[in-house]
Amino acid sequence: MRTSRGSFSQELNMAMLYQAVYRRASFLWCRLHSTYVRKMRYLFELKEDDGLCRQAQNSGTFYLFHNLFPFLQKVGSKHLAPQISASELKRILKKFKQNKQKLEDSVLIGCSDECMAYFALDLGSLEKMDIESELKGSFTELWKAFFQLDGKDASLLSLAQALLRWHDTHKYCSKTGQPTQKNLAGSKRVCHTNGIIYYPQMSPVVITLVSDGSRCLLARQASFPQGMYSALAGFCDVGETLEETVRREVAEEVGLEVKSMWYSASQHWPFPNSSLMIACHATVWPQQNEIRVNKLELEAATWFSLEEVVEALRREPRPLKQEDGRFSLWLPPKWAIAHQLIQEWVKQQSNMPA
Ligand SMILES: NC(=O)C1=CN([C@@H]2O[C@H](COP(=O)(O)OP(=O)(O)OC[C@H]3O[C@@H](n4cnc5c(N)ncnc54)[C@H](OP(=O)(O)O)[C@@H]3O)[C@@H](O)[C@H]2O)C=CC1
Ligand SMILES: [Mg+2]
Repeated sequence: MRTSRGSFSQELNMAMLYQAVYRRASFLWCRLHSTYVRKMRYLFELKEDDGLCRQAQNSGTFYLFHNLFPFLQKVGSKHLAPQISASELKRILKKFKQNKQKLEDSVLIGCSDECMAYFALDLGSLEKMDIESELKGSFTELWKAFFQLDGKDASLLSLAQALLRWHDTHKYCSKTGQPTQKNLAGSKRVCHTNGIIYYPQMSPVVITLVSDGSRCLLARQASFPQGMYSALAGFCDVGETLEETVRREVAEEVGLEVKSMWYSASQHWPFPNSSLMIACHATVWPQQNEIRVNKLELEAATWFSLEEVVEALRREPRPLKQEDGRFSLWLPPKWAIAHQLIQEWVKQQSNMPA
């Protein structure tokens, strides 16, 4: 009798525990979900309502650029992209005899969980060295900054640079030749002569990691830093599907025919303008795997073994000269989608039966 009452109370305790865990999980899920929804709704409103966006500019934070070079500060061995408050930015603008209206040239690039808006502003009209010494940091080429930043800063700066560049090169209507005007958030430009609305553009690009079953194919363009190799990439032509682009690019660049392919993930990429990188894996027939490099597109392309790739993943992403004068293989930084493709391939190979 005592035993059954004991097990009843144990069951009751377990049920209460499950309920508490379930309630806690639901609460956390709702909080997470509603934070995300609240942020997306807020950003949507800022893009639609110039008045609200103006208010946000006066209480938000700013990432600074100079002729599209992001501003970075070195903290220990790390590089950070500092967020400058609106009040600090106004002080700097005043010091360098700029109108505070300049804030309105900024573009909206996101917001915090508490709905504090993030903007990016290009101070190219000011003397670069003056701002660098005022803020104790330096304007650095984005490509170089990419290897020194963490993923969150890198993706915000990448979006910011792409938007700032687009506005800089779309100041006039391509139909009337009249100036276009940006909305406060910078999500579009309008030609008020004929009402045409221009939206920021991006080009779809496929990036493909080709495998012949046991090795993966990595390539380098002459413009890459010494020793760096990556997956094959190419712009989609008008009228093509992603699958057609993958097949064409692999054939064009390394002379191989794709046997099968599958999608992995996507990422915004700011070079050379603004691209949507669509990452795929592809296989080729093992008996037809002889690479014929298209020298107009690539400097080199080679099959790499699992061991070589695993070793390269352990190295710092930077040029490393060996004793024989050649450079060790190194790969794109962790947050680059090419790196993710390579990691996925390694995992997949490691899970294959020997
Ligand atoms: N994350 C990564 O590891 C890598 C990323 N990439 C990125 O992938 C993208 C494409 O790679 P890439 O190999 O250069 O592409 P492609 O193989 O398509 O070759 C580039 C050439 O294509 C032509 N082209 C066609 N459409 C466009 C367009 N919309 N914009 C610019 N050029 C175009 C240009 O030729 P022409 O000038 O003769 O007209 C250009 O020189 C780049 O943005 C590059 O930065 C590339 C490699 C690795
Ligand atoms: Mg290419």
